[in-house]
Amino acid sequence: MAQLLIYRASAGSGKTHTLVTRYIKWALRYPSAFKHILAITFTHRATQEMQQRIIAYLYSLSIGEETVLLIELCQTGWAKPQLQERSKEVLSMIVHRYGDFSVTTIDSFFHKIIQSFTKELGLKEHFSIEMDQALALQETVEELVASPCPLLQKWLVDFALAKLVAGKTWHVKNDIQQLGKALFEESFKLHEKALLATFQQKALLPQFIKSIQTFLLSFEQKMQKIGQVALNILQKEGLEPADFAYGTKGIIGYFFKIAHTKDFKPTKRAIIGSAHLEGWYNRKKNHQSTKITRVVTTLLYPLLMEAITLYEQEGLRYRTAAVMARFTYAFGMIGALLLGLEAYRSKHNVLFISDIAALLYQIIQENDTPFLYEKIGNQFHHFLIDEFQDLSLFQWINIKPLLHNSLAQGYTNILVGDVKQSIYRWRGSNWKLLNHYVEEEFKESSRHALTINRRSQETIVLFNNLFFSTASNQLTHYLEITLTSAIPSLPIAPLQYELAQMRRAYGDVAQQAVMDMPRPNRGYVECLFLRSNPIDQEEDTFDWKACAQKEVIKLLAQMQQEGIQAKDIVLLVRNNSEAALITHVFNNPSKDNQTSCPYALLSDYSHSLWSHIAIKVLIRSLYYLNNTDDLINKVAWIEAYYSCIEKGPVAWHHYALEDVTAVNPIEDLIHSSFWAQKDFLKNLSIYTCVNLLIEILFTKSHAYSDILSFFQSIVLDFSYKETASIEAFLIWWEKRGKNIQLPANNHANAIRVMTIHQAKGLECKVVIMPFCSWHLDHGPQHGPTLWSTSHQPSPGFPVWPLGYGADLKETYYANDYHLERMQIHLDNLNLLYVAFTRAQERLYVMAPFPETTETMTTTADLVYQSLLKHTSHNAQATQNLVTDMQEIPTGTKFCFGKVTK
Ligand SMILES: Nc1ncnc2c1ncn2[C@@H]1O[C@H](COP(=O)(O)OP(=O)(O)OP(=O)(O)O)[C@@H](O)[C@H]1O
Repeated sequence: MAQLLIYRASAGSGKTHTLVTRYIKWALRYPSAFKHILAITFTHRATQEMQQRIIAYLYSLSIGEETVLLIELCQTGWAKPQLQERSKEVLSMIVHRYGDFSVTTIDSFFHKIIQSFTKELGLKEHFSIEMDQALALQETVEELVASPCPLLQKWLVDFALAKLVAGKTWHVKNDIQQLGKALFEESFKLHEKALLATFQQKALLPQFIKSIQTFLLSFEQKMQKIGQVALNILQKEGLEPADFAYGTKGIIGYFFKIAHTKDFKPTKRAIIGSAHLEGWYNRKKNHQSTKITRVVTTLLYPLLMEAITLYEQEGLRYRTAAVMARFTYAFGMIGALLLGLEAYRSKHNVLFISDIAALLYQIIQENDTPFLYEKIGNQFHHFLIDEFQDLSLFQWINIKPLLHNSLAQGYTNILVGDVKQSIYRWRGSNWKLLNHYVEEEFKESSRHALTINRRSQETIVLFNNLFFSTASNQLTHYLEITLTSAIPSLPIAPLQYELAQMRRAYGDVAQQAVMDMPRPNRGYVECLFLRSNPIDQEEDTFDWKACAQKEVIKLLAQMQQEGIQAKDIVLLVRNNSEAALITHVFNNPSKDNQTSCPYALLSDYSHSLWSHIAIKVLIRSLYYLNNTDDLINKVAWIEAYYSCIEKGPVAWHHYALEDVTAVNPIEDLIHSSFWAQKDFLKNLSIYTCVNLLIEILFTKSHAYSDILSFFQSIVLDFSYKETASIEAFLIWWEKRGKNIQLPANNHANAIRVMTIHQAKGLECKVVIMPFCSWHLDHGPQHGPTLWSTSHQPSPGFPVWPLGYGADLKETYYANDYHLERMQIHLDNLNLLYVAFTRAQERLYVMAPFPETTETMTTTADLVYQSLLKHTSHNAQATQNLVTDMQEIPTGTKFCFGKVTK
């Protein structure tokens, strides 16, 4: 019976495993069944991981290895020899018809659709996909800055001035480029069409800006005038601020403020003064008290009431206009960029990579497109989607009809994901799809749980259960209490709904651990909060990251003594600059023995694809086919071929280089089938050519199947996006392909440094997070652009861009601010979740000791406050978790479980 199975389960519970085993079961039905299964992931890394798992499972079945899967399949009626035979057949079909092995990223899948239906979708012929959006943006910005258009020049000058006024550096090109990145995001693309129409009416924005400025100026003048009149009265009457309660800090101070600044918000004392006249007067005896009473009651009090009333009536509108005005010039630039990128697309006949999903979405919205889905539906029967929480709204709308179609034909589909691992919101991921929308859309779907964590040892599972249920409560509570400071007219219900969804997201966090581990092997977690050591504290500020670097080295020295292998250790960091910081310690060992690292380090992407010998053979062969006269290439080709395939040296190149016409031994050196098919090969598309080359050159050698299939996937990706000729591929290879890095080699015995994003989906015995402290909110300079539809300031502007910041709190855009604030806090909790759940046996976390427990600003605050709730200075057991809190010279350490040696 047709079914949509949804597995919403926590980390390490076997979601990918479930998809892979389901894939294998379907693929084994008949040898080419795999062609009808589409498995979708979100990153190339995840694609490779899944491809490798499928191939590894098939391989172990083909050699009859007694795995859980083999036993399970035998229980469903398979005989072992039959299973071995079939898995061999499937494996061989996959290798030889790699293009049909559809385990792909969602972006590649959409490319393929666009490429295959160019005509039907009304796209121009021979277009290509521009992957390097940053380069296109840079070119567009250059053109914009050089444009003589007066309106553009005005936007530029105003934009630069606005930056200067805000006290920011004046790098216009960089700033515009930064701004322009938003144009590739889905949150913008949702409104792109409407905005293009707005920008095409050239006078609309300048007129609107003028109206905002007129309003701002008129309000400011009215308020400043009240302030000035009050100050003039004081002067005329010979009174000083000190004659009134609290002097310049009292009500009189408010008049100073509104007369001289643009902060018109009534102060607390001004509000008290508006309700009680006593709030004006000094308690001390004053010989002018009669005069003061007269001035207050007849002159100043009415002025204060006028200012407060005006602010109550127009303040909200004023604050809103002020935040809008801050973005008007940027909005003008966005309009210019939008038109510039449009021109770039048509000049180069390209689509940007980020256009693909949006374009399909648009086509689906506007047209009845059954032809598209019928064709795809004929090819694919089953759809498997991994990491469903990473799906964006456009992607969802595009993929939904395929699922409906497949279900209608009686096929089963599977979606797996974990809302808590949603860390790609900045790329458009919408965790709410998995949280609730998918089940609302597919009423016939059935939800399945995977409750056992099969990755991590017991202590780690229990620690994460305890920590994340506490941390998610702490965080949502903190967000809730900080909501109360919002403006009274703020409709709070949508925000509370959002908080409820956040709580729901972590509602399923608790997992069971596998209990079959022998007692000592139950895992260990240590969180160290670093404090400056008063003995050697010479500097004013404590460099906790330097301290963490030293702690990491000490820890690694201990691990080496315990015999832990380097390949079993991962150093997890938040971003590339932290990766550089930790890598620096390895590359620059200190003279001080205490800080030199005992292990080798493998930066996650330290090997280029090009450095692999099998790739050299293929690329050199392609160069040869493209230009048979290139002598240097010939020599390099033969050398690579011999060292990779013939496994021996070849001593011919000297004379071949010097006198190529004398003898041409090349035909004797490379496999004869190559020569038989040389002319045929030359005329093939790049993808078919590479496949055939692999068949010809690597028949004897299976050792490279991983790297070859990785290369095939790259060529396949290229051929979806670009002209598929050998020459075009080689040009691309020189420019970009050469720099592609190989995924981390798990077999190399070296420690890996990875960002949390890179580590998603992976696992490792020991995980160390040296710098577990980053902001839970956006940094002051790094807030995103919010495309708000919640307040339409004027007809013609369906959406208005805003810079995220606390100044939105008291405007019509307060909800946009709070929603984004909640989301970014959740994103950061999710990042912690992904990081903490990668460890199989041990997890080490280092962070600075929080200065206060009053606020919750960083992940270090969150971790510390959550741990404090459950731990005391004496070792104790909380929910089967042995916990201990110790003061050590470098800081405070929380330990869970015991290290087993
Ligand atoms: N049924 C099972 N029997 C034995 N081992 C399993 C089973 N399911 C999963 N595993 C193992 O547990 C580990 C985690 O599995 P998997 O990667 O599929 O989990 P996941 O839910 O996809 O994790 P994450 O959400 O963190 O990416 C892997 O090492 C996998 O081989």
